[in-house]
Parts: sequence; structure tokens; C-alpha cells
Amino acid sequence: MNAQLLDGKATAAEIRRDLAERVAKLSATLGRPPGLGTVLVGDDPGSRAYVAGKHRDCAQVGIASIRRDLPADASQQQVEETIDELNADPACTGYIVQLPLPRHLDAGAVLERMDPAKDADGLHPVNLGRLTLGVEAPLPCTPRGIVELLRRHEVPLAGARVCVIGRGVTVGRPIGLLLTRRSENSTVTLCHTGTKGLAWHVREADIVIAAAGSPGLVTKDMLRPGAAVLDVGITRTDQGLVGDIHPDAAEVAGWLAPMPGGVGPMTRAMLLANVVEAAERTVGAV
Ligand SMILES: Nc1nc(=O)c2c([nH]1)NC[C@@H]1CN(c3ccc(C(=O)N[C@@H](CCC(=O)O)C(=O)O)cc3)C=[N+]21
Repeated sequence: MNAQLLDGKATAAEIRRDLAERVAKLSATLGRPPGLGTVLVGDDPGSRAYVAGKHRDCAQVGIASIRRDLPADASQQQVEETIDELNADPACTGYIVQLPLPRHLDAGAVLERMDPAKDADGLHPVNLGRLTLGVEAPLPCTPRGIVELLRRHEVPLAGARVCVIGRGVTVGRPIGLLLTRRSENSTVTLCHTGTKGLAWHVREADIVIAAAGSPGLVTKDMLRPGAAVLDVGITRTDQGLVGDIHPDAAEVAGWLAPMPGGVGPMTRAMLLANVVEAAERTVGAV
């Protein structure tokens, strides 16, 4: 079997082109472009690179960038003041707090202080609650990107058995909430480090979403032939970035979202989509 590529890079580029048109209209209506803010605390090279990438994406679609970089030893109060500023700034349509925050900070308190209407990540407790209740809210970017990637490649979702590996707040926990909506109608199993018989769960699945951060965790012998396999793991090693899916998996998978070039670019595109939608809500266009 030669897996069909779930090409996140190309799909994200397509989405950015559509968004650029909506941004142009919004900019005319609003008298200024929508703005994405980022709050980065500290100088982790990975986090810096992600934030830089988000601002490049913004420039490409015509969204204004608002950057707030704070030192690694910033106090809780300093970070919360930055949040208050962005909440009050009319040029900032939506923003994100780059995670993880340094350990001395209370990330939960920072997220709760955000204006839920400006939560571009969909990770504010109010918005995660709305997602659980099925009320409209900005959706978490990576889960939204995964659903969009599967839909645009016509991977069957209705009745599909999905195995998610990893219970993180940004991917593993919320993805099940999206895929089990009536509009998707999948059946989701959430596996984690306490799961007994992981290989059995993976083998049952039509769709495998690996978001554990465990390099090469999913090997070809674990997979149902023809399954859609999405690599959401990123581990930085001396040999570069390594995903959760072993490269051999491409031999048995029916579809493959590789890392890099799969879900990562979709995550970034969905962040832009959340900002555009937040701006459209402010002018009553949605
Ligand atoms: N508040 C917050 N929101 C996030 O969305 C968030 C976060 N914090 N903290 C860190 C994770 C990680 N994340 C990625 C997004 C895109 C790529 C991406 O585009 N990856 C490229 C490769 C990038 C590279 O070379 O490093 C790809 O897969 O092709 C990766 C990782 C968002 N995160």
C-alpha cells in the first residue's frame, strides 16, 4: 500500500488564500485589518520559532501582528497586565498565549484572564465549556485543523473508529469533542500512558491520531491496513524533529498526515481562521 498524502502544507496554503479575501473585505469594513496578538514568555527556541511562523502567516493574509515578548523571569502580575492590555486593545481581534509558560507562572490563571471573545486558540475554559455543550465558540486550532484536513481529503468520518493517543489539553482531549458531533459522527477512543493494550486499540481504528509526544510510538505492525494515520507528535532531537508515527507506517496506511507538512501547518491556518471569524463576529457578518 502506498499511503495517500494528507498534505497539510498545500491545504493550509489554500485556506490562507480564502482567508486573505475575507481579510480584505473586513479591513475595508472595519477601517483597519483584524489583528492577532501573541504573548511569548521566555526564550525557548521552539516557542520563538512558532510565534515567528504565526506572524509570517499573518503578514501573508493581511492580518496585523501584535507581539508581546516578556522575559523568562516575568512575574504573574506582568503577564496578567499584558493580558489586560490585549483585552482592552481594539486593534487586537484575537490573541494567543504561547504555551507552555515558564513553570513559576500559573498558566490556568493567565488563560482565565483572557477575554473569551478574543481567544484565538479556543483554549479558554469558557470556550472549552461551550465546545462541550455544543454552543458556538472558537475551536481549538489543532483539532479543527485535523477535522478540516480529513474532510478536504474525503476521509470517511461517519461511523469511523478513531483512536486518539495522548490526553493533552490542546489536542487529545478536545479532538474527541469535535469528532463525536453529529456532523462528524465518529466514535472516538482516547488512549494515554495508562492504557492497557495500546496496540489492540490502534489496530481497531480506521483513523489514528498520534499526539503523545513519544517518538516513533506507532509502528506499521500496529495498524489496520488502509487506516488514516495522522502524526501530531513533535519531539526535538539532535537529529531534528521526530514524530509519533514510525516512518514504516506509510507502507500500510491508506492516508498519512506526516510531520512535518501535515497537521502543523493546518493548526496555524486555523488560528488565522479563528481571528478572521472573531473579526467577522464584531461586524455582525457571521
Ligand atoms: N497557545 C498555544 N497555541 C498553540 O497552537 C501552540 C502552543 N501554544 N504551543 C506549542 C504548540 C505547538 N504548535 C505547533 C504549530 C504549528 C507547527 C508547525 O507548523 N509545524 C511544521 C514544522 C515546524 C518546524 O519545523 O518546527 C510542520 O509540522 O510542518 C508545529 C507546532 C502550536 N502550539
